[in-house]
Amino acid sequence: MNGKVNRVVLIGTGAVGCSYAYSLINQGVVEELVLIDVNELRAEGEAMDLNHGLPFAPSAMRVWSGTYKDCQPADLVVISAGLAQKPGETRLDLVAKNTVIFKEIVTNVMKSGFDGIFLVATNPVDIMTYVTWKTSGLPKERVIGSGTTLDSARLRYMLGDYFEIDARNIHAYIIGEHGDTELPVWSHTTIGVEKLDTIINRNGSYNTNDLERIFENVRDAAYHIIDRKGATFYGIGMSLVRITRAILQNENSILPVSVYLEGEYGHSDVYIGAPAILNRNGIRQVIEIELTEKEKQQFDHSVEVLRQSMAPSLKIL
Ligand SMILES: NC(=O)C1=CN([C@@H]2O[C@H](COP(=O)(O)OP(=O)(O)OC[C@H]3O[C@@H](n4cnc5c(N)ncnc54)[C@H](O)[C@@H]3O)[C@@H](O)[C@H]2O)C=CC1
Ligand SMILES: CC(=O)C(=O)O
Repeated sequence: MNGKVNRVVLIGTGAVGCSYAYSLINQGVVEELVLIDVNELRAEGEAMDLNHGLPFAPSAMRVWSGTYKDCQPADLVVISAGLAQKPGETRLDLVAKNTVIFKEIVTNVMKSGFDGIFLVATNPVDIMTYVTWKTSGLPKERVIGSGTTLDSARLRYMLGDYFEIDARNIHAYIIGEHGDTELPVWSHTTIGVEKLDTIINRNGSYNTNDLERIFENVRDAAYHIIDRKGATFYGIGMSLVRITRAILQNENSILPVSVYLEGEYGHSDVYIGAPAILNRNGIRQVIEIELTEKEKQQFDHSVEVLRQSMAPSLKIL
């Protein structure tokens, strides 16, 4: 340790923000957590409630409800503010309203003199990350979206259940839009040390139809959960903590986050989910996986849908 205190500012203390804050406290990842919300009383109440759990946390921490001035020395600003999907809505339906909210939030953060890393969760996350990058003027390496980290966790969980193997031994990635056009990279999926294909070909009780059904459940998981309980928040809360740890603890971990492409996968000027190496400087490198022809077509389609959906944001920016 270099003695520096890590500060995270969380903007948006709704269901996602508070699930993140709660996981962060329980995993002892940072020393300071500042909560900001347009509903100041809510942020204040959440800080009070979280503080009362600190005697049971794994390490010491300060939590308070603050203002944009608190962003100046922050290492990481996490944004989960804005509108969420209602039943029947897609993530892309939120684009115009959340762009307006983001312009205001990111401008306020930058006015403080902030010079750290942004991590965005608000949907549509790939487009909101682009809006954050454009509005902040920070290098692309320091503006990151949660991307398909949650979707990949869902895939690992469901494959673990299917193969009866610990999800932590499942190495599987969803890439593309965090949304309806995302895709599984089956060609690079491994269960422990074996390729997925090898296991399917050897054992007649597994088959590719089941894999397709598993992927559909991953892709549609948000709809399934929103239909039942109105929102999703625990999975994304823990995903955001995983990304926070990779960054602040300088892990050089590989996670499928939303990254700015500059030629990788044959595309430019778009944020989209792809595996990247994350460390204290943000994105160290976007990893360009060799995709099959089908996967490449699906990825290109995902980029195209994101580009079309960005139009309302580009008008506002
Ligand atoms: N990236 C991912 O994988 C996931 C993303 N999400 C997204 O996260 C976002 C938040 O979802 P929830 O927490 O469920 O919503 P929520 O409605 O519970 O919380 C949103 C919070 O943002 C605050 N807010 C609104 N405008 C603001 C502003 N200008 N400044 C500061 N705070 C402001 C609200 O007061 C509220 O507390 C949604 O866009 C949702 O779709 C949700 C789950 C997964
Ligand atoms: C809401 C959302 O984006 C998710 O749960 O994947």
